[in-house]
Amino acid sequence: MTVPPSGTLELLPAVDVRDGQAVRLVHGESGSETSYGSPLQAALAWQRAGAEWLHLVDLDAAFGTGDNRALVREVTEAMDIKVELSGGIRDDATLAAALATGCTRVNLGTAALETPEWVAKVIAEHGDKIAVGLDVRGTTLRGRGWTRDGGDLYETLARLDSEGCARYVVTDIAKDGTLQGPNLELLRNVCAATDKPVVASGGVSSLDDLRALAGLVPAGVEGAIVGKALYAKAFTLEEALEAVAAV
Ligand SMILES: O=C(O)c1ccccc1N[C@@H]1O[C@H](COP(=O)(O)O)[C@@H](O)[C@H]1O
Repeated sequence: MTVPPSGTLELLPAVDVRDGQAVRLVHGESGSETSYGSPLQAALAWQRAGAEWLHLVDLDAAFGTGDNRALVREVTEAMDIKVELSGGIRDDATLAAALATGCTRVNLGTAALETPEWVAKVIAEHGDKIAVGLDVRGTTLRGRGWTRDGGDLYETLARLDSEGCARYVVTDIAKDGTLQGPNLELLRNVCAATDKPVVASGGVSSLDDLRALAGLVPAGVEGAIVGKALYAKAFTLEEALEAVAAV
């Protein structure tokens, strides 16, 4: 049974790892990286600032340009907080390695588009340790580092719902890394199409954006991933946590 949405919007500061560095991309495009140094130091800084979650992405694994598995494991093991791990988790071996880090849950992207039978199987096996990332341009899903179309958002959502998927991480690629504000309409539409919790990703630029997302908690938005705005120091994580607690 789905728990009714209530309470405070969860904030998930993001650490995306490319070639051993914490980076932010624009629209998820390879080559658009701005580097922010050590992923471990970034993660520890968000933890010290009061984060309850870390959203940790192995971008090389997502793009198919290698992986940062040892580093991602080191970061996850160093955290006392919950970790949502994603990037390149596409088969039994990569899922087992991800879960063995002790992360709280994993986020599957490409696999949900390309190997739906496997995803249905692991949802059945692992329940709410599995979330699915719905990374969209318009209403078209994108996989393989957001370079390939992967079907219709709402058809895929209906299929995953019928298979018991516990949670969705919804990213508007057009907004990601742009500091242009989240796509609230997309989030409202996804929440209307599923009774499962939704984690919003992409575009957060200000405390007002976070307050707007907190206003969608009754609709089903459970959390928000915050990346560029924190690294660009648009606000601090402490300010963000305070802002959403007050809504
Ligand atoms: O987070 C990003 O900026 C990003 C950019 C380009 C591709 C993927 C990105 N992130 C996350 O990676 C996983 C998907 O990985 P996979 O398809 O399962 O290998 C998903 O969480 C994306 O949101």
